Amino acid sequence: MYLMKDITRDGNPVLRKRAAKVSFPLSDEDQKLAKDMMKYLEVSQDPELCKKYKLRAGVGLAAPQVGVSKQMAAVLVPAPDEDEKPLFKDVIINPVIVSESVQYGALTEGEGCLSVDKDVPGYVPRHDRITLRYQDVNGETHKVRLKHYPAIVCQHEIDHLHGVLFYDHINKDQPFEAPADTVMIS
Ligand SMILES: Cc1nc(NNC(=O)[C@H](CC2CCCC2)CN(O)CO)c(F)c(N2CCN3CCOC[C@@H]3C2)n1
Ligand code: NI
Repeated sequence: MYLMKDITRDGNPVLRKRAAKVSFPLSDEDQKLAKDMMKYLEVSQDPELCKKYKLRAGVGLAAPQVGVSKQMAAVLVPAPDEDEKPLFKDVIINPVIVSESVQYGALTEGEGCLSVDKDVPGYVPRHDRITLRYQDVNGETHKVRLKHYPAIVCQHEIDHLHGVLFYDHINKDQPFEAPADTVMIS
């Protein structure tokens, strides 16, 4: 079970590397990595356990953030109504964005990152809709169309696999400026 001490922080070179492709069948180590990353998200989204283990809540976690430079990220985007199934829940391996909307989307609250301790205010313009191809822990290939919140989260995680951090996208001069007709996501 990961704790905050296990999360790599900005400045650690692992966060600025392009992560390596994962081979199948998954090694025992990679299977455990996948399980532990999803476990972190589940625990962090439980108010009691989040407090108990002093975690920062998360809806995504990428392998480089636990010091492993591999193309793997856990994503757990809950539905607005918590007793509905999550909008997206899976461990995405060797993910590729195969197509993306011209239209941008951005979280109205801006973004944060478990690996970035400081707040960096500003909009992070991403693609509002993406088609994502990835392999799951069983090696099955999935091709999913995502929009708004889950699309934003997956792009944040895939960025980590390419050594990109959210604030790289924030407009330095006008942090709260977003391209015209950007979908603002709350
Ligand atoms: C949007 C949000 N970002 C949270 N944290 N940051 C993260 O997840 C980082 C990744 C996200 C930052 C912006 C896009 C992706 C982690 N990142 O660094 C991984 O690369 C949250 F915690 C959160 N939610 C809403 C849902 N809630 C359900 C109940 O439990 C609490 C939880 C809080 N929403
Ligand atoms: Ni992050």
